[in-house]
Amino acid sequence: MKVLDLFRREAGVGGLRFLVLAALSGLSNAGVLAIINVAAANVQDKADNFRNLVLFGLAIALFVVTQRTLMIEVCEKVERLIDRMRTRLVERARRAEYLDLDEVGRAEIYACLTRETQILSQAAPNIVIAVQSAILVGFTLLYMAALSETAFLLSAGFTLLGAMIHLSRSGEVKRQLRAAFERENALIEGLSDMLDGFKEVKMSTDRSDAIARRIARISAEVTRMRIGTQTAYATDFVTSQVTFFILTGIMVFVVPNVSQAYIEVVVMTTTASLFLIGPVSNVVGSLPIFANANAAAENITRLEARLGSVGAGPAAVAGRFAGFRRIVLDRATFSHHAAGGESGFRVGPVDLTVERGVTLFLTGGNGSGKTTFIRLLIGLYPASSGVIRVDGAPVTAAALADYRNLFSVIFSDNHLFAELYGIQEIDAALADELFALLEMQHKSKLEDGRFTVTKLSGGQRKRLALIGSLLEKRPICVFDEWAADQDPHFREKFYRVVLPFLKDRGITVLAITHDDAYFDLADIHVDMKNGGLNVVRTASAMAE
Ligand SMILES: Nc1ncnc2c1ncn2[C@@H]1O[C@H](COP(=O)(O)OP(=O)(O)OP(=O)(O)O)[C@@H](O)[C@H]1O
Repeated sequence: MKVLDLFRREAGVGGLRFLVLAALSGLSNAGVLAIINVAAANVQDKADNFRNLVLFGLAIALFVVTQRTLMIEVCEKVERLIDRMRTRLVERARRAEYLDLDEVGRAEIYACLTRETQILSQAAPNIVIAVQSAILVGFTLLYMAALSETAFLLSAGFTLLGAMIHLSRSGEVKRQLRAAFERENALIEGLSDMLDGFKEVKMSTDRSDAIARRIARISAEVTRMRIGTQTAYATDFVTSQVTFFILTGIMVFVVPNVSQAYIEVVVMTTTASLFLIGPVSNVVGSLPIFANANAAAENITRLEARLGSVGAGPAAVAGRFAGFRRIVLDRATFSHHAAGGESGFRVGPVDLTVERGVTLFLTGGNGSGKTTFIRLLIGLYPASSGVIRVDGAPVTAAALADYRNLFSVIFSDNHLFAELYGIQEIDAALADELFALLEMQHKSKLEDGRFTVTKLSGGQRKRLALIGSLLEKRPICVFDEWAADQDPHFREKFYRVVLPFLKDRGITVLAITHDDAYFDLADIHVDMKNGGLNVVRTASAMAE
C-alpha cells in the first residue's frame, strides 16, 4: 500500500495520534448508534431518556471534535507532503543528468507534477473517511458481539468475504491503472506534438487528421481501461450493498428460527447490521480513489527513483576551474544508445587540447558527430571512456557542475529565456554595448533582468540569446551553428566583429560551423567524420 506508506512515512499520517483520533471518532459514531438503540427500547422511562439524551449529545460532540480535527490535520499534512514532494521532484529533475531526463521524457514528469499530485490531494479526505469507516465497522462488529454471538459471526464472516473478494481482484485493477497511466502519458505526448508543432499541423490537413486520429485512438484506449476499472468497482460496490442486504435479511428471516436467545436482540442487531451498510459503503466507495492514489504514489516514487537522488553529494567548489589554462580530452569517447539494443553512434576516441583564449571551429557533414562531440566536451554527455582534464586534473563527477559553469552555450535548438536567470548583476555598460553591436537596441531592451520583447524573427531571437549568453561572462562560449539563421550582413558581423570582440576579452570560443568562407578566421580548425576528429589547421599564433 504505497499511498499509506507515503502518508505515514512522510506526512506522519497513520501515527498514534491519527489512530487515536480515528478510533475516538469511530467510537463516538458507534456510541450514537448504541445510545439510539438503547433509548428506542426504553422510550417510556423518562429518567433514562434524559440520561440517554445527554449521552447522545456528548457522543455527537466527541464525534464533531475528533472527526473535524482528524480531517483538517490529515488534509493539512498531506498538502504539505505534496508541496515537499513537488519541490523535491523539481529539484531531482533539475539535478538529473541530461541523458537521464531525456530518457524519462517530459510527459511523465508533467504528469507526476500535476495530475498525480492532484490525485493524492483529492484522495486524502476520502482515505481518512475510509479508515475511520473501517474502524467504525470494527466497533459495530464488537457491539454486535456483545449483543449476539451469532449476529457477530455472520457479520464478521460477510465482511471478511467481501474483503477477500476485493483483494483477489486488486492485482488486476492495479495492472489496469498502471497501463492507463502509461497510455495517458502517451496522450500528453500526442498533445505536445500537436501544440509544439502547431504551425506544421495547421499547414497540413493530412498531418492534422493523423495526429487527431492518434490522439483519439489513445484516448479511446484510456477510456476503455478506465471503464474497465470503474466497472470492477461498480460491481464491488453493488455486491457489497447486496451482501449486507442479504446479511440483514438472514438476521431477520433465518436466525430467529434457529436461535431462541437471538429473538430478544433481533431489533438491535438488525439496526446494527443496517448501520454497517453506511461505513462499509464508504470503504468500498473509496476503493477506486484509494487504488488511484496508490498508483499515483507508486508513479511518483518510481519517477523519483529514476531521476536519482538529491543527496548533498560532494560539495561543489564554486569557481574551482575559473583560472583554467587548458582543457585536454584524453582518448575521450561517447556512444549514443541505439534502439533495439544495437550499438549506437560513437564519437572518439578524441585527443584534443583547447588552450584558454583560442577560437576553435568545428566542421563536418550532417551527422558526423559535431553536436555529440561538443556535448561531450562541455560535460553534458558523460565520457563513455577516456577522460577530460582541466590543467591536468580529471573532471570527476563531483567537479562536473563546476566544469559546466565554465561554458555559456547557445545550442542549435536553443531555448531563449526572456529572464536572465542566474545573472546576479547585469553589467549595464556591456549590455548596451552588446545591444548596439548586435543591432537590437530598437527591438528589445533589458528591464529588471528581462528582455522586454522576445517575439521576434528567428535570427533576432538568436541575437538576443547571444546577448544573454555574453552577459553571463563565462570564460568559454560555445555556439552550435549560431550564424545559420543570420542574414549575410550578420553572418559576416558574427565572424569578423563578434568573434574578435570575444577574443580581445580573452574568451575561448568553440563554434560549430558550416560557413567555409570564414574557416580561416579560427585559431584551430577541426573537422569531424563518422565520429572521428581531425585537426585540419592550427594557426601559427597558437603554435608557441
Ligand atoms: N539522442 C540521440 N540518440 C541516439 N543517437 C543519436 C542522438 N543524437 C544523435 N545521434 C546519432 O549521432 C549521430 C551524430 O549526430 P550529431 O547531432 O552529433 O551530428 P552533427 O554532426 O551535429 O550533425 P548536424 O550537422 O546535422 O547537426 C547521428 O547521425 C545519430 O545517429
